[in-house]
Amino acid sequence: METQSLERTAHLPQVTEPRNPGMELDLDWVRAVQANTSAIERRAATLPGRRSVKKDHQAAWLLKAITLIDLTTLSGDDTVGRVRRLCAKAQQPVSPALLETMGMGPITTGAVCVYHDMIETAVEALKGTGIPVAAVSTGFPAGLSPFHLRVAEIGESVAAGAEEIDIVISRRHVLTGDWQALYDEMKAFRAACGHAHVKAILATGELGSLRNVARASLVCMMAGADFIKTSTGKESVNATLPVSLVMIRAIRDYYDRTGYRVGYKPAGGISKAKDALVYLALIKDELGDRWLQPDLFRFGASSLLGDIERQLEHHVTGAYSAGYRHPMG
Ligand SMILES: O=C[C@H](O)COP(=O)(O)O
Repeated sequence: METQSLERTAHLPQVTEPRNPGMELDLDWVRAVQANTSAIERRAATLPGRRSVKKDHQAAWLLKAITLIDLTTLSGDDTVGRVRRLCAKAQQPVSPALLETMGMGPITTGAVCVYHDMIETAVEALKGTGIPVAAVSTGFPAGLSPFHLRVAEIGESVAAGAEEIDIVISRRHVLTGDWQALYDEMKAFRAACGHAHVKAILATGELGSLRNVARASLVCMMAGADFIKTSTGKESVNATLPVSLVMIRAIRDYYDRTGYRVGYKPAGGISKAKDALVYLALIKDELGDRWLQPDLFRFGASSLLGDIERQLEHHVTGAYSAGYRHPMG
């Protein structure tokens, strides 16, 4: 077993990134942003075929992927019991025996992501583990409740102990090109978050075009987003590779101009280990290794961990276990 390669990817040192403070809304920059849809789609179509990590390297990348998961449950029938089980899973996402065989120490997921009502349960269950609780907010998933209530919801979630807040933007501001309104909204959400980090969910499946995705990404970063995130998981189209290329390149442009690194969170429908590997390779290619740390990259996923566990078990034992043996919550 290549312990060295496992260590290289799964135990890179934690670096503290200065928080993106945002900047004035630069409408000239926003309006200048274009997206060549056919070129982006062509490039995205080549990505799955380019994945070439095998065996020990693949196992190392899969372990890395686990550390980058916002382990999520966002269901109307969530219960205290389910959230507690999810938190236990976040602390021990892979069996210690499997990790030992691979020469690895303990790992955890990047965070646990829940609705507001479940924050206290999750905070209590994760006490002392260092795993942050992320809460979806601002009238998630549609974001159409009264503005003052959306802002107040953030404050309540931070007070309840959420260290990360996943807000949803008003899609109509993008669809009508009202960049000032989007900027003001995002800035208010960021201010309400205080010390908690804010992930801006664009709901890209509802934004109409890749150009809109690029512009909305930029405006949210200008307004101080710590992360930009594709989707709620509730739209009919969630994370895709073309959208990811556009958002990642917006992050790169923003970094080139301002020197601030903003994180990326693809979310919704990412449930297979092989898809996670494609995303990680894409980030490595387009943004570099620094973005493969939990402070700059997360998968928003409710079932990805189960498939990764199955692949790791297969890697170690040569046999696949049934999916039902890897429940999440
Ligand atoms: O942010 C996370 C998403 O809601 C999870 O979506 P998923 O259930 O399709 O993995």
